[in-house]
Amino acid sequence: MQDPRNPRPPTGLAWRWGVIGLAVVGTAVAFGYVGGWLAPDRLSPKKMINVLQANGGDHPGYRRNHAKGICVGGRFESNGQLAAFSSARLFASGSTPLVGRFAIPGGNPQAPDSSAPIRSMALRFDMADGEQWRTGMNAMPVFPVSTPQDFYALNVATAPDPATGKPNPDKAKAFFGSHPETGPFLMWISQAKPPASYVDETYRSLNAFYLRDAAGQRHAVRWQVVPETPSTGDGSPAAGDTEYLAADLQKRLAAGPARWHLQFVFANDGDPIDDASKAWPEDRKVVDAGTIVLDSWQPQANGPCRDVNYDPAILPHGMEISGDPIIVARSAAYAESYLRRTSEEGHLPGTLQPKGTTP
Ligand code: HEM
Repeated sequence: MQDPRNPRPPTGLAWRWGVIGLAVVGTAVAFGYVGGWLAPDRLSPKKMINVLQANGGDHPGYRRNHAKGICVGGRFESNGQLAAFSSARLFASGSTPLVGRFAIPGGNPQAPDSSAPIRSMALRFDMADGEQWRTGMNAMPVFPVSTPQDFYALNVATAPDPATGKPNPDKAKAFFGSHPETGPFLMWISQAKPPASYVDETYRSLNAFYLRDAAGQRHAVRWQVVPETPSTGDGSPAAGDTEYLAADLQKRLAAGPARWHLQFVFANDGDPIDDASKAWPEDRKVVDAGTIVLDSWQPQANGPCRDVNYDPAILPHGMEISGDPIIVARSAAYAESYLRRTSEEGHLPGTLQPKGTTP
């Protein structure tokens, strides 16, 4: 009989403690994995944004890439021609309002307009039923690299050298030398002569996506936004002018709306769908979906585009992401950038504060 003054633990208690211990350790390991502590070399959205922020400098409240920009407003007038390939309501005939943003790449919102030969256009289409399509496009034919890891490595390799404030040419050369997929981008950039205007540019999705038609059929596409009025003149800005892009846009919109055609380029079998560093041959089928009409602008400091995250994975029914790993990495990185900049705008504790303010 058991001595009542010295009770033995009930059978199985050790086993139960073991299960609890395992659950605690398992949870800690899961946190460690998700938080990246177990794999410090793994690329996380934070790590990606840290390198962009290190290269562009600390500019509280601004995007960590494409920091210098301007908001625009307007509409998309669909001609109905894409409706056979996508069930998205946006592509039925009719007009849909949009909130847009033009920008130049880089993390410094005070950079001169000539600091990058690339301009960008971002659009958010707001459909009557509450669905949205968000897209960010660059005026260039291909992306330099195929993977988020290589985009990170490119940013590390081209980081400004503290001694000169410019990228170290040897490191940049070593990166490009060991990444042959950057060839088409380097070829383009060596000859790029960007116009001194956002209005004269052709903007491209670069990443491929799928359209899904009403019968459930998938179509791999990239899209491009092509100006209705071809550019005139050589487009060079006046010597010493560093703010010509916004000034030109304001002047052009004061004279009337600016128009682009939203064109979808269809892949042939065998075209690379998941690699934005590879162009498709020129002869691919193109469907003109309608006209982007921009008729107003607002400063980004308080305009409607300020707090928009142009996340490329936000798509209406009838459009889907492809397997291109850059699309989901963009989604995660834009969220991290958005969280930082909106937290700074809200002066939340622990965030970077604009100069001259107290947390
Ligand atoms: C892994 C690759 C990429 C990374 C990490 C990256 C990162 C970023 C970040 C952090 C922003 C600022 C987001 C915000 O705060 O709202 C941004 C903006 C932008 N990116 Fe990317 N990007 C990548 C690839 C691309 C590609 C392939 C394109 C293709 C066209 C692109 C086009 C744009 C555009 C247009 C904007 C400006 C959006 C706006 O005006 O708000 N990016 N990018």
